[in-house]
Amino acid sequence: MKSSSFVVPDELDEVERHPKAAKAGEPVRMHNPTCFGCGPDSPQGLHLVVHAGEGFTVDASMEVETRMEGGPGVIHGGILSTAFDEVMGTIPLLIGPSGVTVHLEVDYIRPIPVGSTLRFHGNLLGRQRRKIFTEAIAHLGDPDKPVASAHAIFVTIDVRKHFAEHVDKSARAEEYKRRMYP
Ligand SMILES: CCCCC/C=C\C/C=C\C/C=C\C/C=C\CCCC(=O)SCCNC(=O)CCNC(=O)[C@H](O)C(C)(C)COP(=O)(O)OP(=O)(O)OC[C@H]1O[C@@H](n2cnc3c(N)ncnc32)[C@H](O)[C@@H]1OP(=O)(O)O
Repeated sequence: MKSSSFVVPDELDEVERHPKAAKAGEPVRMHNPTCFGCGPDSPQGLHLVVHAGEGFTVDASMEVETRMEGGPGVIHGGILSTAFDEVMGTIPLLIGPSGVTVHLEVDYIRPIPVGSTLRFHGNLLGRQRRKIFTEAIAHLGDPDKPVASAHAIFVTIDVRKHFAEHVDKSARAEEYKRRMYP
């Protein structure tokens, strides 16, 4: 079994912003309307909207709702890691094809209260072949006082091949089969 701790390699490839990537201030294109992280049609999802920033950065915010509670009055750690996954998962789209998460780690710094607005800022650390290294912080208004931080590695995929085996279990199976495997 593969396992990894997060280390950005010294030898990195050059990266350029993809010509079709969202411009600074624009939302990064949604990848699947029923995605738990960002899909507007996911009934219980987080409905995150991630905006591209300057350079290779992204930003998002999330209202910490009562349904997200873990410990009394504070956010569940797994919900926070899901949000980080989604936010950092849009970074590969700034430079090229989609990537899937192969490694995600979260540092929980302060309890995050229900009722707060959590702001995320993500940043590309580098790409090496198919691996894309990212980081992000979450804060409650002051980016210099993060309440959590995260690091993740995404690996670029051939979307058609990667999802072929399981696409028929999607909530939008018929649509995806038509669009992806005509
Ligand atoms: C037209 C309609 C389109 C619809 C599109 C829909 C979706 C689009 C997809 C992406 C979404 C876009 C935005 C995302 C937004 C939110 C993010 C949520 C993302 C997720 O929530 S996604 C779910 C969880 N995710 C998985 O379900 C992945 C399971 N996994 C695998 O499916 C395989 O693992 C795979 C295919 C990734 C690789 O497999 P493979 O056989 O192709 O390649 P291989 O194993 O050689 O790895 C290649 C290089 O990655 C290195 N590597 C691998 N694993 C590593 C690890 N753990 N740590 C460090 N390095 C690692 C190797 O060391 C090698 O590195 P090197 O190049 O240096 O040799």
